[in-house]
Amino acid sequence: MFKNLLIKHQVQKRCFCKVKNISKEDVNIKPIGWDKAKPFDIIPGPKPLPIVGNSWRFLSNDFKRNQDKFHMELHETYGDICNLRNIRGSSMLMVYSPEIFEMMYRNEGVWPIRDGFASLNQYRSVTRKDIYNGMGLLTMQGADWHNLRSKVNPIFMQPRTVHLYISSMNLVAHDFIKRMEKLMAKNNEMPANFEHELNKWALESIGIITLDRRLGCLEENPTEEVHALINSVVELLRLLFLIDMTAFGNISIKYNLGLWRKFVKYEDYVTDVCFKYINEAFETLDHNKPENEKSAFEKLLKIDKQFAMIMTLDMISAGIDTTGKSTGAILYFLAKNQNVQKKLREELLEALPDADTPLTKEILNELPYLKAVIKEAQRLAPIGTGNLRKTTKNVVLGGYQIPAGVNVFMGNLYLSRSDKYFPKSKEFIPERWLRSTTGEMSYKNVNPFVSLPFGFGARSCIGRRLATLQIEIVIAKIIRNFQLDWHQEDMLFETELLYGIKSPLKLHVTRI
Ligand code: HEM
Repeated sequence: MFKNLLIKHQVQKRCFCKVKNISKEDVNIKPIGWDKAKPFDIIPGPKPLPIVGNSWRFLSNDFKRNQDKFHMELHETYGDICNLRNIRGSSMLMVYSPEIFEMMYRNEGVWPIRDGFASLNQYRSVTRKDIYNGMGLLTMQGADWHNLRSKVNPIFMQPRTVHLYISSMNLVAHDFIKRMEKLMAKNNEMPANFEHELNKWALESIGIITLDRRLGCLEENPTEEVHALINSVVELLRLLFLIDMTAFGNISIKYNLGLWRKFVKYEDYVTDVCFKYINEAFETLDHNKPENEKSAFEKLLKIDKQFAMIMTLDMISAGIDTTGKSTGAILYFLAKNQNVQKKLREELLEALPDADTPLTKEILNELPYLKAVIKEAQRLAPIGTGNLRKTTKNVVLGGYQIPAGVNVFMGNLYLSRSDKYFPKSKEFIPERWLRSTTGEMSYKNVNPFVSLPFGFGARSCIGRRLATLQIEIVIAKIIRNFQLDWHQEDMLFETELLYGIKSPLKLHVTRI
């Protein structure tokens, strides 16, 4: 049925797609305060180097390994708004104030633009146009994006529909506990590639949600395909960052150089494997299944077949390293902070007297500390170091005139690790998210625009509810079943598009 979608595109046209959803009227409107604001051109910022501009900064060691230093230097030198001129030919504003973040979001309009992903855009709109026709929530903009997003929201953003997947998530989390038991058999220590194991759990989980299919990732010997799919997704994120953030990225696409060819090779692999899984799911569809047992793919089919395939593929690829990395960071913080782990286990022992009890919506509602632990870990180690938006109209930010069409990076992680917004900000203190906490640490003092691990507003993460539920279930099961300890040096964190744990996650694990 869908085989025609899989025909490979022969010719690579070499051009860039421009986003065309900023209206001329919006460009001409002057918002309140515009005339009194300072002109865009005088926003301070470091001088760009010839050719590479300021792009090199995103490849620097500080950006990769020391986010606090990278942003602190820009913030302290240039203030709450800094203009990084010439990032692939355009300005990118780096913003360090929650009041400005809020202003930015309040002015993003009904079709917010999150620019970037030029490589993915090129791949979907040009290289493999015959398959994708530019489609996908990550790359689409304007009315086309809005049209699809509003059809998909009821499936993924409503708690009622997301809760339907709880029993599948329990099944996979249960298998992950068995997998950990096997892994700990030798010396009670998780292997150096435990992050890959977490990615396998994430893929198995998203596989059952999207396709109602077990992919066998947690079996003793999963197929080579599963490993290769995970590795391709991880590698693609790294390449996407390199291509999208550097001047070399443009050249690489234009002249079909090694970097771009590698990107296309991995994208092709992910497309082939995911579409194979999706085609198999399509061929074995049970049309008599009740609505509440249908996979995400079956629900998406009602919208449009091609979109159902592409959205399912996006969910599979977006649901691996994101959820895996986040979960890895939470486990590390719990192993490092024994008092927190103990308190969480007490909550879990009460809610789950039997270790094998499946988590239900009702039980999860009784686990406020679990939720606080996850929020706290995502404050300190969100997978995105900040959120990106493009101004869709003229707006005044921080006293400056910002015209429509400017990229704005909001530095959430840097602010989340500042004592100005979170007392004892470098410490792992889940209590700050509990409604019962009073005084300095009360959640009432938290500025809601500082820590935004899933973004904000109409364009926020579509997988937020699914990912949160998956993480809650697996963390509850792990901590209910195992004592975690950390006998290694402190974890290193790194940014390669996604931010997250870098050192091997060699957790010391003991069965309870
Ligand atoms: C812990 C796991 C995850 C985190 C922390 C996360 C975080 C994010 C963030 C920060 C954004 C950008 C939001 C914005 O611009 O305001 C985003 C977008 C997105 N995420 Fe996630 N994500 C996670 C898991 C997932 C999963 C499991 C899926 C798929 C099921 C997914 C699919 C997407 C998609 C499709 C978008 C683009 C939405 C749009 O532009 O309309 N994410 N995610």
